[in-house]
Amino acid sequence: MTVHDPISTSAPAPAHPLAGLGWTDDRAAAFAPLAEAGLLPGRIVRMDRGSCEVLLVDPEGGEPVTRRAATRPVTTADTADNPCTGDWVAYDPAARPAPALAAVLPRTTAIVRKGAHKRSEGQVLAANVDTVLIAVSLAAEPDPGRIERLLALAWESGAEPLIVLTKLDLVHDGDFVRADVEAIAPGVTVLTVSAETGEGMAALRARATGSCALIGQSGAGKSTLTNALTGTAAMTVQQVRSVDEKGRHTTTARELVPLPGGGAVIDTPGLRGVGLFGGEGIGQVFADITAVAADCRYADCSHRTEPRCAVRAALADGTLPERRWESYLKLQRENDHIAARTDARLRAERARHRKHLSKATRARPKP
Ligand SMILES: Nc1nc2c(ncn2[C@@H]2O[C@H](COP(=O)(O)OP(=O)(O)OP(=O)(O)O)[C@@H](O)[C@H]2O)c(=O)[nH]1
Ligand SMILES: [Zn+2]
Repeated sequence: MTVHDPISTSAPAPAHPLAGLGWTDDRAAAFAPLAEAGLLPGRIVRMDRGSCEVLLVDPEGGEPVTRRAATRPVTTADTADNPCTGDWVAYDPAARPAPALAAVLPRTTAIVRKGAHKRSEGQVLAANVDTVLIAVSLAAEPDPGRIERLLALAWESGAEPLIVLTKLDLVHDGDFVRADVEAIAPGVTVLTVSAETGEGMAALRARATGSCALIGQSGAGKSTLTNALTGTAAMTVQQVRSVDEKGRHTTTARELVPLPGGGAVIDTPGLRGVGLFGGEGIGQVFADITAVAADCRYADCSHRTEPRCAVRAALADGTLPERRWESYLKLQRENDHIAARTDARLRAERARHRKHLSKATRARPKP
């Protein structure tokens, strides 16, 4: 005899196995046509050269599994558009000679820095993150300019920044440093933690929900934090390298590790120099300066010689520290430079495209 349970018919559908990783109804809707083509949704957990690892659910059901996929079919000329850790993708199990990515879903957020080798291209560090955890070691004197730069990168991504001052067990003045950092990061939560003793970790866990990416200098303690948050030894920490010079490595690829209670952490390799790519974030880091400048007499005040300039007044009476103003100008200049280069590159590309088109039109046989 079949028993019809009236409750189960009206109950919401069971959560998708990838829901904890951020698979939303919007993403499912965007994916629907791809599903019809026999492709599987998944999230990139690791990038390698020419291929990546994708976390997906087997059509047979069960727990999510990791599968390797070739990235070539979705690789583009623009590095900022290339697949990256955290991307939601369409996995083609039937691709030949090996399973491959067939599409990358539109990103909700992306941490993009200026590519290496002075190229005017962006490089994506992580995609679809909700929170950017900026790891800064308390063991060294924090560098405000570097923190402001990382904050700009984080704001620019569209995700919410959170500053994590690490290695609290090594210092006595953690609270003082936190106050100093808070002063240069208006509107941003600053936490102090020790992965070693566990101090502050509960507060971090409470804030690090959804998908988080860890960014910061090499040695800031990102991998150690990832391990502490995920309760695994997924990431190799730096110490290992001194023990075994040969094979072991610190973070080289960007890796996404699911969190036990839902959500995920993406560890990124230590950032040496962080070139900004896009300037929206700068305005958010320096919201205090933008607010002061709004009081200048002239809307287009250059803050140099104009009468009744609120910025110069704030610099004169010390409410706006000289260091912060210089830091702001420096990032602005840098952004203007990269913007100009990007524009030049886009112009060149469009010109090439036009040339190509006109050639193609000329080559077409007359009817
Ligand atoms: N005392 C103490 N040491 C820590 C803490 N967190 C990390 N460390 C140490 O700091 C060093 C660097 O840590 P990692 O986690 O490898 O740093 P990382 O930011 O991931 O470095 P990269 O992978 O090179 O970018 C290691 O020797 C860790 O053991 C902490 O909370 N307290
Ligand atoms: Zn002014």
